[in-house]
Amino acid sequence: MENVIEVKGLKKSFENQIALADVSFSVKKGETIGFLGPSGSGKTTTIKILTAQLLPTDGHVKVFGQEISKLQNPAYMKRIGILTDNSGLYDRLSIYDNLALYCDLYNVDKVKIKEVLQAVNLIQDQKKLVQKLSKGMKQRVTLARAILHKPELLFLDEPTSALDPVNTKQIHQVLKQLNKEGTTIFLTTHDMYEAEYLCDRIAFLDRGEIKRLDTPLNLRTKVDNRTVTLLLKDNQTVHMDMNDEGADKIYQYMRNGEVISIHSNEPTLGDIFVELTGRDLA
Ligand SMILES: Nc1ncnc2c1ncn2[C@@H]1O[C@H](COP(=O)(O)OP(=O)(O)OP(=O)(O)O)[C@@H](O)[C@H]1O
Repeated sequence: MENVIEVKGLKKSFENQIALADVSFSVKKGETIGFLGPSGSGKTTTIKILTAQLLPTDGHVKVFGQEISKLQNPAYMKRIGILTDNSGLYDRLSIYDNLALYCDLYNVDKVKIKEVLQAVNLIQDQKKLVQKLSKGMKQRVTLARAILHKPELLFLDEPTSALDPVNTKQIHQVLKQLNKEGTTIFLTTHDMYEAEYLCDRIAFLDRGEIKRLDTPLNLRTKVDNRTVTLLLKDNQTVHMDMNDEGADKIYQYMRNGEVISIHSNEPTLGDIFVELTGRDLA
């Protein structure tokens, strides 16, 4: 399948600070890929380079088969949607008028506004001025704007960082649906649940380097620290490693009829991140 994003040997430095050391990856059409990493690992820098807001120090970056410099071309901008922290919304305009302005810019029928406002749960608030909105509401307006023109490729920098659990769930469903309809998604997050729920593949980013890039399932199964917890009839709980020795013990407990339940403790993506990098995701 065709690659929508191709990155080879990407480096970015800010004076003495190396933000991206040597990053290579590609994203196929229709994929949702996530960059998961703690604060300062280089997630925003990656997204800013991919959306032509920052120039790389070195390396090759192609989007839709074209060098990144072409992304500044309006024809390419129409093919992508961007949600970043710097929202670019007009504070003195209402939610509706902000979106209407984008409809004019992107040649989109204004009937689409109602549809996207419903998707991000803001239909009741459409007349409110942006300057009066909470951080979470602004984040949802920015998402509405990013998907208004139904882009082929959506860049999301921590899309739910300011949202409560109810709105987070709703936005996750919106993103799943968009992806189902063919939108390729590149997102950054430090939320392992978000990464696991949304992404086909996840890159573990640490200090400007991809430490591992794989499907959530492979990331989990390649780490060998699973344990099992047994609840026994005398209400005792026993933890053991999932290895030959553990299996022998489980067998003994079962033979003696002592076992009420067996619970397998899968490592979370956060556990695996710590194991690979020695650092926490937070
Ligand atoms: N404009 C800049 N000038 C100097 N250093 C910068 C600049 N932008 C980013 N950096 C540095 O580059 C590194 C990566 O930053 P980046 O914002 O990409 O991290 P991040 O993973 O997105 O973090 P967060 O989760 O906090 O947003 C950090 O050390 C940061 O201080």
